[in-house]
Amino acid sequence: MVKILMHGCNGKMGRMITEIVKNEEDAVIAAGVDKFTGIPNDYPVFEKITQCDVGVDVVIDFSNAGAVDELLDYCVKKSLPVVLCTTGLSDEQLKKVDECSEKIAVLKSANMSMGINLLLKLLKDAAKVLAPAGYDIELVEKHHNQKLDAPSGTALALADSINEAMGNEYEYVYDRSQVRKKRDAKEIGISAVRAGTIVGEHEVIFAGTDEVIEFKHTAYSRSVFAKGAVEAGKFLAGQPAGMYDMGDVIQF
Ligand SMILES: NC(=O)C1=CN([C@@H]2O[C@H](COP(=O)(O)OP(=O)(O)OC[C@H]3O[C@@H](n4cnc5c(N)ncnc54)[C@H](O)[C@@H]3O)[C@@H](O)[C@H]2O)C=CC1
Ligand SMILES: O=C(O)C1=N[C@H](C(=O)O)C[C@H](O)C1
Repeated sequence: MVKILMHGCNGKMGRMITEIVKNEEDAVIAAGVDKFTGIPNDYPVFEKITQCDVGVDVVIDFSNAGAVDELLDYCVKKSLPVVLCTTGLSDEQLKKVDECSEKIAVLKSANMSMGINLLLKLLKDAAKVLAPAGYDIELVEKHHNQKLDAPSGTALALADSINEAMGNEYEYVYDRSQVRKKRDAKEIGISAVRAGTIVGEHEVIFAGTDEVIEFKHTAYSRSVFAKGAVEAGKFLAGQPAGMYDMGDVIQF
C-alpha cells in the first residue's frame, strides 16, 4: 500500500485526487497539507508541511509556486520522493528542483494527462516536417478565471518539446501589443485566455501558405490530471534519486 502525502489537499486538484484515491486498492492518502484547513477530511491535515509528522512513501503536490521551496526542503530532509505538479515556478526554483533531484526522486510534469503527454511526442515529428517547410508555430491555451500563472505550464512544455526537436532555435513571444514588425520565422507565439470554468485547453497551430494544421487537447474534467498524478505517485514511491517525468510512467 503506497501512503501518499497530498500537498494542497483542499484545492481543486487536491480534492479531486482525494476522491480518486478512495477507489484505489494499492494507495491511500495518509496525510494532507493545506494552508486552508476549513474542509473536513478523512485524513489528518496540517497547515504547514513542516508540521507533518505522519510517515508516508511519496508526496503529490498541487499547491502554489510560493509553497514549493519549503516543500522541497522537507522532502530532502525526510528523503521523500515528490510528484511536483504545481506550475509557474521561477527559474531559481527550477534550478532548486534539479539540485534536489540529486538527493531524492522528483517527477515534475506540468500536465499529468495521457493526451498531453502523447502530444508532447507527436509535436516533435510534426515540427521536424512543418517548420523547415516554413510553417509558423503558434500556441493558444485557455483556462479558468482562478488560474494564477500565465502562460500555462503545459503551453511552455509543448513549446519546449517543439523547440527541443528544432535544436532550441526558437524564441517565445507572449505579447505582440508593443511590437510593430512582422513575426520572425523562428518564433513560437504563446497566447493565454482566462475565462469562466474552462478546465484546460491547448491548441498548437502550424500555419503555412494556404494550409493550417492544428493539434488540440481539451480536458473536460480534472480527473485526467488526478488519475495521472496517482499513477505517478505509485510509480515514484521507492525510486532512487533522479529527475523523472510522465514519459517514465506512461509507456507509449
Ligand atoms: N500538472 C498538472 O497536470 C496540473 C497542474 N496544476 C497546477 O497545480 C496547482 C494547483 O492547482 P489547483 O488545485 O487548481 O489550485 P487551487 O488554488 O484550487 O489549490 C491550491 C491549494 O494549495 C493550497 N496552498 C497554497 N499555498 C499553500 C502553502 N504554502 N502550503 C500549503 N498549501 C497551500 C491552497 O490553500 C489551495 O487549497 C497550480 O499551480 C496549477 O497550475 C493544476 C492542474 C493540473
Ligand atoms: O491551473 C490549472 O488548472 C492547470 N494547470 C496546468 C498548467 O498550467 O498547464 C495544467 C492544466 O492545464 C490545468
